[in-house]
Amino acid sequence: MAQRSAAIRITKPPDSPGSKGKQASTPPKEKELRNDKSQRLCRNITLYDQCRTPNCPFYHPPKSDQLEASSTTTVVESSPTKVNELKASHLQAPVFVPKASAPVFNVSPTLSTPALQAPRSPGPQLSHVAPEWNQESYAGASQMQHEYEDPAYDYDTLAAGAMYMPQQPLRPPIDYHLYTAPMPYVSNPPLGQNPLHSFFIPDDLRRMFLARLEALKWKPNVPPHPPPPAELGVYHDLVPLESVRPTSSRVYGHPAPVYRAMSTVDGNVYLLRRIEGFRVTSEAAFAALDTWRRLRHPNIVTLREAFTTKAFGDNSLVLVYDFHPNATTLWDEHLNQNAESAPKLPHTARRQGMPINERLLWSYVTQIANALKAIHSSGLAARALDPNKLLLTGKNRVRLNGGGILDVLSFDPSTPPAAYQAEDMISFGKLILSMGCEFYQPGHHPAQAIDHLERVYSPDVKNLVIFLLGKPGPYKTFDEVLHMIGPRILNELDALQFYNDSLEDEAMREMENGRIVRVLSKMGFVNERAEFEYDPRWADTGDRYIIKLFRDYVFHSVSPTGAPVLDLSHVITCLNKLDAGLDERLMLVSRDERSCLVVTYREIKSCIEAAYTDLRNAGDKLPTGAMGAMGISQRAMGSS
Ligand SMILES: Nc1ncnc2c1ncn2[C@@H]1O[C@H](COP(=O)(O)OP(=O)(O)OP(=O)(O)O)[C@@H](O)[C@H]1O
Repeated sequence: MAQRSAAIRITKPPDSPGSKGKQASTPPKEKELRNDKSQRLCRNITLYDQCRTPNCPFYHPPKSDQLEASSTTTVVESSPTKVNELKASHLQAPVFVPKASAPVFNVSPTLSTPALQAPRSPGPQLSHVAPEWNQESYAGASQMQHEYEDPAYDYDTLAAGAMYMPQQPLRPPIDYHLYTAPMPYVSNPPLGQNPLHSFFIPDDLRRMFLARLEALKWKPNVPPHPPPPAELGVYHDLVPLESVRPTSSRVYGHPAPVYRAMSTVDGNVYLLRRIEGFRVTSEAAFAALDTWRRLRHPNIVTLREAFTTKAFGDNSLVLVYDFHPNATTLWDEHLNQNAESAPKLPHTARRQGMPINERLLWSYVTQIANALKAIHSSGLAARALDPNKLLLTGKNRVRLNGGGILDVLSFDPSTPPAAYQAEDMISFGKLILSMGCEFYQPGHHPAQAIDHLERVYSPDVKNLVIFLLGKPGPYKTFDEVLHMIGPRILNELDALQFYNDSLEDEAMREMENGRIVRVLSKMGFVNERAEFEYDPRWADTGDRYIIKLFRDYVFHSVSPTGAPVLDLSHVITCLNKLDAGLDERLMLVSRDERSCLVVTYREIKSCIEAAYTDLRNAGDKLPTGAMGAMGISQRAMGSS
């Protein structure tokens, strides 16, 4: 039943705006504001008609007559003779029976602009004319209307310096129809410009997220041999993460392959580390794992559980960790010069052998020190501070991997944790040497590598390494390490907070996009519906006819030469105004170009709500809902 939408053409438009000459007319006051070039300098109004930010030099407080002009009350007082002129048969247009009466005009050569600003009635009738709209989504927008009508916002009175005691504290109205501008403290695009890509998530973030999603679903082309068990306790869909079966782990001394698996308990994806051919001799070896399980830290890969199994055909110890999709290791990212020997995970983009600059080095040092402090404070020791066991996820985020494995594999109740913690300090010093000096091997004497550090990095790096590699003593504590790197921790804190600001900014933008998706979805449910309740014309008649014309107005406009107008700003502006239910009027033209309707966004919104509610009520009768199957509740769609 999909019909090709005809372009809207008004043969003699009563008040056609210049650029969108064939779309619709707007009240003259707003048109004047648009044409005022000086206002285009204001960033807030590139997408919107006028700036309502109080401190902005281009701030235009709504005038009382302007507010009146935007009222939909035209409907109530429009001349009955004019309404009577609308005859469906006469116009050869689809039958239109609006629930909320809207003024309807014949497009005739005599139609003049003032006719569009037909008489309007006072505010209170407004709620009568426009039925209730979705208050759940943007209750504040209706409040905005009240605030405009509140005498406290009579700007003319205020401007005249009249003595006025407001009943309630004066606060500027919030324009819910405005698309969120970038936060001023995050980005600073040139004034008057709002590039298209600024509406969407930045490419680098999008690529990172997509790579993670891909890594969650990735499967090897060639089935693994031998195949992993179909099920392992509550875990299923085991996928080995390394295409080459590891012989023996450099760190653990046993073959220790890793698998991605899904849990039937919570549907989450986990990482299973299997220690092949290992038999647990003492239950006490598991004691430390309980503490590891309780340790939650942003720089440590969380251990979930551990168990032994014979499902692989041998005695295996399996440790279950959080899965970080598309993670790589510090070794593969920076130190592995041999691309051939690196594990081949098709979904990871490795940078092999990239030198670590000082800023990044301190970022890693700070994060690792943070993890070590948490581990030592819990009475544990890392024991596996190796570049292979430091996962890199996201933007330079380090996580200590494989916590607790050596506590089981090399269980020795006679050695106190303090001894392992002292070893951690030395391993940390060697790790920094490895990161800063690619030729250093942990078994070698560090003198040459320290010389290299001194040449390449600031003296603080060398001092820290010397301290960590020094002999144990009463002053060699982890708190002293933190004291030494204190200023670098502050740098890291700064960077994190800036990053947080930019992510919040992105989240705000996505919130706006989410709003638009909801509105679009509701329109999509109604538009071009083949039939509803055995009525094949349902989508084209009654209130739905307005929705159809609005869809044409938003998406199917054409330029004076007949070319499609693909103006994203127009689309976003219209949909935001619709979502906010503004009283601004717009003119919708029928496809046969012989009639037009002047309606407000608020009325269109109520038409959409009414049609969507009809569909929803009918849908409720069905035993199962497709939306439920997709995990989308009707409440999420903004249904009240
Ligand atoms: N928790 C995790 N989440 C996501 N991916 C992980 C996780 N742990 C490891 N990986 C991935 O598995 C790969 C192999 O990890 P592993 O710790 O076995 O490194 P390795 O280089 O094989 O070390 P070893 O010499 O000890 O076997 C890593 O490169 C990483 O991409």
